[in-house]
Amino acid sequence: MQINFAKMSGAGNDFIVIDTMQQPVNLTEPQILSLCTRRTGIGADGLILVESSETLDFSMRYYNADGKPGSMCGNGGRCAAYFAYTTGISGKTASFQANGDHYNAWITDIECVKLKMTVPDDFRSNFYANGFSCHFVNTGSPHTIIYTEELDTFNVENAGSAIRNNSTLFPEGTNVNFLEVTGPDTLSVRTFERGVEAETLACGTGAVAAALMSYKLEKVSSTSIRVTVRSGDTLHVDFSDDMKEVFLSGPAKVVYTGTVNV
Ligand SMILES: N[C@@H](CCC[C@H](N)C(=O)O)C(=O)O
Repeated sequence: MQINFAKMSGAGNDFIVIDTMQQPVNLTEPQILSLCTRRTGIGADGLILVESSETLDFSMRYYNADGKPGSMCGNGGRCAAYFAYTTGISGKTASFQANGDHYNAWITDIECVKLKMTVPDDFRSNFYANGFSCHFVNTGSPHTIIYTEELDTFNVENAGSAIRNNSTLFPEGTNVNFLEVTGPDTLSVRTFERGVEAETLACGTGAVAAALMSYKLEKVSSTSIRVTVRSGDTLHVDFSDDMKEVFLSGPAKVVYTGTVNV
């Protein structure tokens, strides 16, 4: 089977995006894993199917790099909206469905997308996991938060993998974010992603979790936070004081388009 795809990057979180409205696609878990594997496949943190929707512009189905269905991907949602805009599926404003939720996105500039997130839930603060003081929030995906003062040299792979696989505390697993507070409205974040099982260069729902938790814990004092991610890009998280309105903005681009044999 030949599949047309776009390789996209959302602040360094990279995705294979496939329009299933143009071509019928039925990929198995091993096929998605193989496509997402670096060096031997296209290589990506996840794969996104842009599917038809009866009521909205499109529906987004997200798979992690391990080939398994993922929870909400903030950068993936921003990339899907930019893909839909560049292919004419939607205009500068897009509405789509993902994981049973309704999302709105706006193309705010060339290769810049703002996404309205769902209302966060399941806030948990101050518990210990694998020797680390942790916090947790679900922003569409489950996120553990750990503060450090030495983010650049921190061993994200070791600590991230241990906490991600702590099945006593996280039966469904968790993404793990390591944060350094760099100012009253700025954070630096590195994320170990569930389903990639490695550090990625950015995580959208992770950046949102980092900003909201840091505001709740009074580690930042603004409701407009700039989050520097591992790629060096900046994600913006803006939210209302009650956290019922939450927006994630940042870069999203098509790196190349191609055809792959599966
Ligand atoms: N990179 C994503 C999060 C993707 C989902 C996640 N890995 C999971 O299923 O836990 C983002 O930008 O939010």
